[in-house]
Amino acid sequence: MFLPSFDLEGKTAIVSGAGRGIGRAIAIGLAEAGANVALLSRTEEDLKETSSVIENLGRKTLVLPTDVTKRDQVHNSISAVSSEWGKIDILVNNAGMNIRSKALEATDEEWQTIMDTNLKSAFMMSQEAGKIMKDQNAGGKIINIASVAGQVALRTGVVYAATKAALMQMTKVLAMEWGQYGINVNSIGPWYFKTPLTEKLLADEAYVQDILAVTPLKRIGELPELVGPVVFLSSDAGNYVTGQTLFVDGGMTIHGF
Ligand SMILES: NC(=O)C1=CN([C@@H]2O[C@H](COP(=O)(O)OP(=O)(O)OC[C@H]3O[C@@H](n4cnc5c(N)ncnc54)[C@H](OP(=O)(O)O)[C@@H]3O)[C@@H](O)[C@H]2O)C=CC1
Ligand SMILES: C[C@H](O)[C@@H]1OC(=O)[C@H](O)[C@@H]1O
Repeated sequence: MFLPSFDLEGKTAIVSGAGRGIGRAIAIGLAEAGANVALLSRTEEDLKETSSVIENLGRKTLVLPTDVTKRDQVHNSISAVSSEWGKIDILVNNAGMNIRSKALEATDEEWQTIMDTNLKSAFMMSQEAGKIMKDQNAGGKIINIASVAGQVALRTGVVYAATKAALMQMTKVLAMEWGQYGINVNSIGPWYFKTPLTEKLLADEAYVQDILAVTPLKRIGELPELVGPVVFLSSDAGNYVTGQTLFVDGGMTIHGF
């Protein structure tokens, strides 16, 4: 037999930023593939909406309102998942934000907020979940949601870009250190997808034309097209992939001239 399993039946997953956008799509997609999913973000109402969709699929959820920039909240939420479900198989570090200031206008507060939300949170979540994956269930899968902005220069903010580049490098080092524990660490690098974070930008037709001009597939991605690669990296089918960033970008990062 040469086709490994993409099935996540019996797996437990944690998704940060699961209240809306890409995180909600990933959480639902992991549940559709069979996983039970713990949902983290700051807005409980959003998490409850995601939870009701997943529970209608017959999967379990844990609604865990959490500010992932705070170590104590990260520790408590990840401990709650381990206590309730006995293991953590999959962690998706998705929570993120952007303030699209030009470099000369970016403030120290903007730097700190973007760095804490996009990068520090992923490191803390990975530490807390990684300990459990190492000690309690002999391995796991960590998927960081980076961005093409960490690979090529975009007009969407230098601080954000720095966090995403750092996230991809953190992916490599954690993959090297934790491979011996059976923990795979990978990143996904999306180009634009329509979410609350980008809806204003994507409502501007001229901006969309600029996007399509550098996108070989000549269209904005659909969220299921981002969820598929996450399920692949979360499943046995991805068992020999680690330290990689998989760009889900319509070809944008290879667009030359
Ligand atoms: N949309 C796109 O085109 C692209 C997005 N990305 C990345 O994908 C990820 C998701 O983006 P997207 O879905 O568009 O963004 P959204 O703004 O739509 O959703 C972000 C999610 O993260 C949560 N979040 C934000 N800050 C925190 C925090 N401090 N603690 C816990 N949760 C938090 C939000 O919930 P709450 O505010 O309630 O806490 C929300 O659920 C981000 O990392 C982004 O950088 C990468 C490339 C392209
Ligand atoms: C592709 C980027 O990640 C995208 O650009 C933006 O302006 C948003 O912040 C998204 O993250």
